[in-house]
Amino acid sequence: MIIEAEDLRKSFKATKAVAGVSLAIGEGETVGLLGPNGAGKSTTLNLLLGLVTADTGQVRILGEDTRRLSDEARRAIGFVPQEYAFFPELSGLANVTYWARLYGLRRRALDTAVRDALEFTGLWDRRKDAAKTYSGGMQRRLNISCGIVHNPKLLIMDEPTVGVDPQSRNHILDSVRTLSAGGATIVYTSHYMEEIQALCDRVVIMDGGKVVADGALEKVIRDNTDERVVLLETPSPEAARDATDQILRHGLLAAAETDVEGSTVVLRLPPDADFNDLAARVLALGLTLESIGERRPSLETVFLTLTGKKLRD
Ligand SMILES: Nc1ncnc2c1ncn2[C@@H]1O[C@H](COP(=O)(O)OP(=O)(O)OP(=O)(O)O)[C@@H](O)[C@H]1O
Repeated sequence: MIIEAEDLRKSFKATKAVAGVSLAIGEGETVGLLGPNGAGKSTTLNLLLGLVTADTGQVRILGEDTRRLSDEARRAIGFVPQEYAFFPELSGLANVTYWARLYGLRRRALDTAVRDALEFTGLWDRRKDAAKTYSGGMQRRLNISCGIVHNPKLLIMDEPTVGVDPQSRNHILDSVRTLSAGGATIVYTSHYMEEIQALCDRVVIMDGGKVVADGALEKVIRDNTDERVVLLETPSPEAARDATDQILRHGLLAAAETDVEGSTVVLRLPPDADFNDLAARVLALGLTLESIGERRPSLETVFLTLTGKKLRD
């Protein structure tokens, strides 16, 4: 296991920021940590990294107690915090070099790593400019360069795409994919559900300081939503309206359970309905259909079901 956390708890005065979190993360996993504002995500990351001391509970990272990590373990961990971790007055090059030195890199290895980290985030051409002159997206990318310059085995990223332009965002997402494909273990928090869905093979949902769902993305979605939507593709909007009329007339579903989106009929199945049975009855109506299928519920629906909140308030 790369990370093993057992029953972590942390309160700030009366606020129970983290109220009993256990996590086991294996090598090469890309884990998305999701939760509404104040769910305890950042505090959990800080506890994992030993940056905040737990009231109770234990964390082992790379097999070592996170409060007493060896230099070797420290060098295998990268952290991209929510706040900027660079000096605005210094150039991108000087900032990344500073972090590379902290991680113990020297001479040729240092020069190569700094160049790689700046090229990786597309900042090499601007390396000599002060960080404060960078756009918001470039500053986020510089933060990432600082966190990955030592090629960590474990990378923890706390909302690395907050407030960036779409181009930088795509660049950041591609970087994370490349790191993941290279074998790094990644823990990634984000408010953007699509990012988690696009990047992560596992999702951990937190609410009120607790883990409310944890597992493979598909399984978490399947287990935590009873929303089931059937889509009937028809040749035209008229055909879709006609199909809906027929479904209602034969009493297969109630009006509130149907919708038309262009030439698609959207059917929301009641909890006790059987997909195959409904499909058979729809087909028996002899409608002109191009296809019939089930729409996968989104992580957004799961999140809403579990926490009663939208991710972006
Ligand atoms: N240093 C601190 N002092 C006092 N309260 C804190 C501190 N750090 C966090 N908290 C509180 O603990 C709770 C959890 O905060 P945390 O930052 O871990 O949540 P989060 O899920 O990361 O939220 P966000 O998505 O807004 O970053 C919040 O109520 C927060 O106000």
